[in-house]
Amino acid sequence: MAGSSLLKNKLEEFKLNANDVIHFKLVRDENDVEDYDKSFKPDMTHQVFGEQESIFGYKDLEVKMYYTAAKLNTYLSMSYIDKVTPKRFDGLVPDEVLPKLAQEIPPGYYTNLDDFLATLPKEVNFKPFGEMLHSYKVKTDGSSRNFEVYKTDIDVPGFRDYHSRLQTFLLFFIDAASYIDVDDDRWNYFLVFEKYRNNGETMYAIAGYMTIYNYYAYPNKTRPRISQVLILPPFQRQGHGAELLQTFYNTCYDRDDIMDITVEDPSENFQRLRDFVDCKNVCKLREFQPNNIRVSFNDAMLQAARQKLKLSRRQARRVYEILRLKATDGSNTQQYRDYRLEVKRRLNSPFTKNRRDFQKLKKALNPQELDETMNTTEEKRLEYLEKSFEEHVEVYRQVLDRLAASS
Ligand SMILES: CC(=O)SCCNC(=O)CCNC(=O)[C@H](O)C(C)(C)COP(=O)(O)OP(=O)(O)OC[C@H]1O[C@@H](n2cnc3c(N)ncnc32)[C@H](O)[C@@H]1OP(=O)(O)O
Repeated sequence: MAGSSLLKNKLEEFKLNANDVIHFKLVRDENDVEDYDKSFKPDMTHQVFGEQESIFGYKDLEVKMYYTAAKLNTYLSMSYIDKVTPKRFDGLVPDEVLPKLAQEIPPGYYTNLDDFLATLPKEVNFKPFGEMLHSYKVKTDGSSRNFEVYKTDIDVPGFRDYHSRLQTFLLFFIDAASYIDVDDDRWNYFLVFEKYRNNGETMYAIAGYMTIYNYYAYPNKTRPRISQVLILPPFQRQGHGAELLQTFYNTCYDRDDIMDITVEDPSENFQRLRDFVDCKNVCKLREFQPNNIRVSFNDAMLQAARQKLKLSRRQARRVYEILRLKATDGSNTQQYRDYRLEVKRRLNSPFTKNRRDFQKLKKALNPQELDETMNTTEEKRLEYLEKSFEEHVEVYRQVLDRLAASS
């Protein structure tokens, strides 16, 4: 007994969280390899190491996944100070690590650091793919840095291979992300690069990207859907997401064939970003001016948001709720009550179908049973509406804070 719990304790030392042991780097020069501050960790690893996101069998494991900053040449290796062996640990074997990662990255990666570093001098030859649509500056730590957004298709020479290396990041930063079928020509790609000078040369380093799928909409329209958006961790929270999204929007405004723009499974962070960008654009429309917005959401608002900015009905309505909150005087009881009612009316709409279902229940249940069912559900419904309203307002206020800070 004592022996087995001793073994159990010992085994615990060899159980690691995969999210803690993987170190990514975007390497610009040799010094970056030794610079711990340059590394960043995955947000998730469940697609590679399973639901528990754990790796068993090693002590002080460090997995290195380094990419050159321009071409994304890849280096994969691992080190540890001890590992379980069947002889010492009752027949147990350590988990596979590198083979699991290698399955996800395209062939041609390096396992020898010197070979990987030897590719760095060629980074200077790298030029972004496709057409440059937008350039902007960002100030970080007092210095001004230059960024450019490019739009490309898979057929641009070299991009297919480049994309196969770039998309490897998705598994570690977007929940349930999967690799896309690049042979489908309905995909567009928007990439953000930092443009910088090194030893007198112009260099580029990848900062993030976005994929768009152009759905067909009957009879002759297109409905672009934003599918995957990733700003790499060293570049997050600097405004690149907003620049990238706006650059894509700008390509859509003049296109009569575009019905509206949708987003596939937006994460909370992305939805907030989208709300911010959409509010910034929508608040320039006459229909959404503070004096016009303190009424119910109406068709004129929807049409303006849809025709001029290609917003979907759902997103136009959401942006209206955010901007109406802005225009509502919170200390005016009547104004805030009207606002609350307007939002709750929208939140209540899924229940209207349920109410019809209760008409059917009426026939099936005796009066007492019906009463109990109706009351519980009604109470729950009101509780849900209040909670949901408060949650929405909390997020809306975050968007309004960013809007205020940006103006
Ligand atoms: C459809 C989908 O793909 S959903 C999945 C989206 N992707 C992911 O979740 C992957 C991991 N995350 C990411 O890739 C990115 O974080 C994204 C895409 C969600 C956002 O991109 P970012 O470039 O970080 O966006 P951006 O910088 O414009 O805004 C993000 C936040 O930084 C803040 N911010 C922007 N600039 C600055 C600045 N200079 N200083 C301080 N904060 C700033 C914004 O206010 C915003 O704050 P909030 O999140 O509290 O509202």
